[in-house]
Amino acid sequence: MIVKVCGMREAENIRQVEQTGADWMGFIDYEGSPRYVAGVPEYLPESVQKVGVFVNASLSQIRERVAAWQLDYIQLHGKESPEFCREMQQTGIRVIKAFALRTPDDLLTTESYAACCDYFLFDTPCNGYGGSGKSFDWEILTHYQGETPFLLSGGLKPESLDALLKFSHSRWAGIDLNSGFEQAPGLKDAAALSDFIYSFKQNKYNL
Ligand SMILES: O=C(O)c1ccccc1N[C@@H]1O[C@H](COP(=O)(O)O)[C@@H](O)[C@H]1O
Repeated sequence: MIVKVCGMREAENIRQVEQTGADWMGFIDYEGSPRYVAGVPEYLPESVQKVGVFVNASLSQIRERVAAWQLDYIQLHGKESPEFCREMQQTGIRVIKAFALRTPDDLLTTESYAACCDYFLFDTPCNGYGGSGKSFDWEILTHYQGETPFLLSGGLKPESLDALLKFSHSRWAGIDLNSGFEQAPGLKDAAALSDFIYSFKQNKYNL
């Protein structure tokens, strides 16, 4: 199971969260987000995969950041087309496409992305593009029959542990933790993350 912690900004907090058992760390390159991080922090993690989060960014903006931050993945939360995802993949970067799910029919959109994404991320619909702190009805995911593995996202917090331990799906690959583990926007509670990630991995898969 992959555990991604998203919305990181500050060097010291990045160092702390790197020690929590997280596998991936996300950095938001979207100016509309309270977690937007403009320049490269003084410290970038070495033992986790780095994910850049974008909303309708241009190919050149993404390419620049991938190179400057040595990103391993890009996570796309806007109206990026399958062709755009394919073009990004062809540059050698791995692609995570986010989908907001209100009803099972929203899963139909994923079909045209299957061949050009490495992961999907299923999130809660909101007025913005993500980071709502709200969860969605996971029952919708019983209708997901695609092959592409997915991360479960949207409002996950310490109290979500029991529900996550009960959840199951053959394509479920991981979880994305964000505003539910913050002391302030972009500042994560490393102790809460350590406890949660330990319990999740121990109880769920004994990893
Ligand atoms: O966190 C943000 O501000 C954000 C802004 C724009 C796009 C994505 C964003 N975050 C992603 O949203 C989901 C859910 O976050 P939350 O748990 O509901 O706070 C997560 O994948 C973040 O990567």
